[in-house]
Amino acid sequence: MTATLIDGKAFAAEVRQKVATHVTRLRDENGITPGLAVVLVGEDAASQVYVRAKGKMTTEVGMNSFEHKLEADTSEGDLLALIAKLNADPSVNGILVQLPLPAHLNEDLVVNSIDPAKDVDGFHISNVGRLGTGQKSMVPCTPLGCLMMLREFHGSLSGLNAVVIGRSNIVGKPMASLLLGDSCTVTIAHSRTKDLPSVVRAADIVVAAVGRPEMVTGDWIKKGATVIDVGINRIPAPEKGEGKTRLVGDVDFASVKEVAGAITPVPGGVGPMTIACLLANTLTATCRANGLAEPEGLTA
Ligand SMILES: Nc1nc2c(c(=O)[nH]1)N[C@@H](CN(C=O)c1ccc(C(=O)N[C@@H](CCC(=O)O)C(=O)O)cc1)CN2
Repeated sequence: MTATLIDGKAFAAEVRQKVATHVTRLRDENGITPGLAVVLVGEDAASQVYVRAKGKMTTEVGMNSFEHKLEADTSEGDLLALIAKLNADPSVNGILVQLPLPAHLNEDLVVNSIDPAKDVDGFHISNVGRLGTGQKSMVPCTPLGCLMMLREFHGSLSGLNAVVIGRSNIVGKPMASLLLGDSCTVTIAHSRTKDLPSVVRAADIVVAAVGRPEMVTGDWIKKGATVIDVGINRIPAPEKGEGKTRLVGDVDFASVKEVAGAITPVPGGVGPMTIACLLANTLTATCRANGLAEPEGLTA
């Protein structure tokens, strides 16, 4: 059996198109243009790429993009002062601080200084608590993208066995809350889980977010299961030439696709959905701030 490919790149393009349609309507009917502020501290190469892509896609859907690039040695006080300014700015509906931050900055303190209503990453402790208790919240972009793809592929997720591998605050834990919210039976597995392959073998849905290149192999997967690969790992690729690299997920695509019913690729799976969902969240935050109906199908 060869699994159906869940094309995250194509799905993300559809989400961005839906967002763009709503943004046009907001402008024409309500005179509102959503604004997203992205803050980058330092010069991490991957972060620079992601922030550039976020700015480009924000303007492509018709929103205002505000980019703030700060020196790597920016003090916590200066960063918090910028966030306070963005919190108070009515033209800014969404605020995102690109992670990881340089080591001298306290990530929790910084994230929790963002107005929860503008926290389009869904990382503020208030949004984390709201999601965990089933209340309306801002939902972290990567797990929201995974949920959208799963809903699209399966329809109802009710009663399915889901195993999330990884317990990070950014992906694993919110992913588990979202799957529980859709009435899955959820297991969070991690590096200390005993006999991980047999835990994963019981799953109808596997979300791999562990950060270990190609760890999940075909013999771990139940026949016909849906496999969502959140991993983005750059590994050496000597076959492409000296010093070259390639991107792989946490899933060994070649062996898993022979057993799974459906699978997301890396690249072109979950990654593009992360930015599409950031735009969806910015739209949602704008609608909520203005007392307007939320866009359907773009939130959890
Ligand atoms: N504040 C945040 N910081 C970070 C987040 C986040 O959601 N909020 N997530 C990641 C990085 N990230 C977005 O910020 C991100 C990662 C990957 C992709 C993506 O499209 N990847 C491509 C491959 C790209 C490549 O060639 O390197 C893919 O998977 O197809 C988009 C966004 C950490 N920080």
